[in-house]
Amino acid sequence: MSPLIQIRKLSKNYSTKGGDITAALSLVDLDVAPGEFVALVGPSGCGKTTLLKILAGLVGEYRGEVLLNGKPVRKPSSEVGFVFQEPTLLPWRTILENILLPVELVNLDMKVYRDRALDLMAMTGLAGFENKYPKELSGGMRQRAGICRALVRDPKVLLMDEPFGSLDAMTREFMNEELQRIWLDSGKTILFVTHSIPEAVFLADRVVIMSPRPGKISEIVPVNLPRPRQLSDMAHESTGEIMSHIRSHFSNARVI
Ligand SMILES: Nc1ncnc2c1ncn2[C@@H]1O[C@H](COP(=O)(O)OP(=O)(O)OP(=O)(O)O)[C@@H](O)[C@H]1O
Repeated sequence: MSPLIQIRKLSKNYSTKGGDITAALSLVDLDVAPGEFVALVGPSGCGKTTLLKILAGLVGEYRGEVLLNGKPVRKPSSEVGFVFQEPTLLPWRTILENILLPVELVNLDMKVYRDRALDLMAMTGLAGFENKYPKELSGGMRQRAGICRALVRDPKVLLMDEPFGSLDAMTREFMNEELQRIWLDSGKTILFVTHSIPEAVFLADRVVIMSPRPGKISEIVPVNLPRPRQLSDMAHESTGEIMSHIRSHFSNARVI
């Protein structure tokens, strides 16, 4: 199967106000297959967010090649949905109205997308909360609403930048199971940034390990564990070996 995402020799420099140059990404090569779940891990500043922003078309200026379905990515498109660390829901809009925001902004047929939004809410366990406001939901539910909003225009690719970083440990584990289920049900291609090695190993088909200054890929580790995975699988010896191998890349870094 040909890759959905092809990244070739991708480099991105930022220049600071003082005139310094930061090499956020240097010569990154990565192919992602349709329907694959890829996790990106690495210490702060290794370019994970920059890579997602380029794929989302939010950073148009870079060197190298970034192709989605064979076409260069230079600006945002409906093929890509983005889930941020905080769900950034508008407090004065109901959950359903928040999920429909990307549809409203480009004047698509509300009737069609309203049904789709309701299906997504059912899939993510939010049925019955359509007319609630963000403050009436738990953190995990708000994050699920953020996922629905990212999926409402039916993108092929879902980019997730530390989406569960602000949740408590138990809710986070629950959301990992939920996301696996949503991914298995929806068949989306997911790129998922995390600082948690267990989270990366639980979710991903492959874990991309990145290192900073300049930001590059140090290793890509396949996770050949059967699906659907259970949290109890994390205690298996084979899972522990994969996590130890990934952890051996980091010393004194903010990766847990
Ligand atoms: N808009 C910008 N202007 C200047 N420098 C930037 C900009 N965005 C990112 N950088 C720099 O580029 C490098 C990579 O940043 P990026 O946010 O992609 O890393 P990251 O791996 O996602 O970090 P974190 O894990 O802390 O979120 C860092 O050194 C950062 O300071």
